[in-house]
Amino acid sequence: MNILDKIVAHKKREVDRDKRETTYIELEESEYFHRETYSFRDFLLAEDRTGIIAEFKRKSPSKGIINDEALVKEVTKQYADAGASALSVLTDRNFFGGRKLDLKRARRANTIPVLRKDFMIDEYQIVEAKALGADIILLIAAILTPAEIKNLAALAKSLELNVLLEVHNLEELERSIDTNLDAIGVNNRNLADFTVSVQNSYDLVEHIPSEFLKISESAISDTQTIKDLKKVGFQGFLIGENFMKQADPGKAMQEFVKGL
Ligand SMILES: O=P(O)(O)OC[C@@H](O)[C@@H](O)c1c[nH]c2ccccc12
Repeated sequence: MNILDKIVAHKKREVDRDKRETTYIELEESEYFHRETYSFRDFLLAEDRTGIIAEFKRKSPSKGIINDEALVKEVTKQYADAGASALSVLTDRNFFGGRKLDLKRARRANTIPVLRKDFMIDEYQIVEAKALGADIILLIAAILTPAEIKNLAALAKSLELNVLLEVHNLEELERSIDTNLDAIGVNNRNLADFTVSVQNSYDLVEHIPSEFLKISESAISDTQTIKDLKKVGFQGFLIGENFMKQADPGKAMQEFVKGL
């Protein structure tokens, strides 16, 4: 079993437990369930924003502990002030040290789109994402069939959530394209073996149909990379570790964007 298989196996058990603890009706009664979501597109393309989707990530299977002191409210507010187009908040606890409460806290403190970063395998998690205050959900092609992507994306759209599809190679991209997707993210990290290469974004960009927003994800650590990725058509840049590994991630982003 590779790490992705392990995460998915664990996630299935977690979702089964969550379904018993909190019913769909209770989720729909949440304070955020009926809120109007922000448009991912509007914020990504806004002239006064950077295109950066800034991530709050305490640890990861590939890096171990990245930052276990940073506070989600403070950091996400600083990210937003520094010009983030959206926030990405890990809600997976076991492998990434995230909490569902982190997402709620980020939502409460900010007025830009928030991505629920998790391994979505079940409709329940989509409804839960809306209840927690998310604007965007992530669907990872490597762990979903085309039929599952279609179904989860349609549900997300019906809840007015924006949908980001993550792919790692051309085969995943071609089999997963769906009209309910808003954005395609090319992950520069292979989640099965953790190898990273920004070249992956350059290789896949021309294959992304023009109606979708184009995002480059992971292993971005300098502003020149963003400038180069913009030239070939990328509009969004998902950055986690480069900020989170600093004692003050918000400050780190503030310094970083000076180079853009
Ligand atoms: O920390 P990085 O290398 O800047 O990467 C951020 C983000 O792309 C990465 O955390 C990520 C991309 N896809 C995921 C899927 C699940 C969990 C995490 C991820």
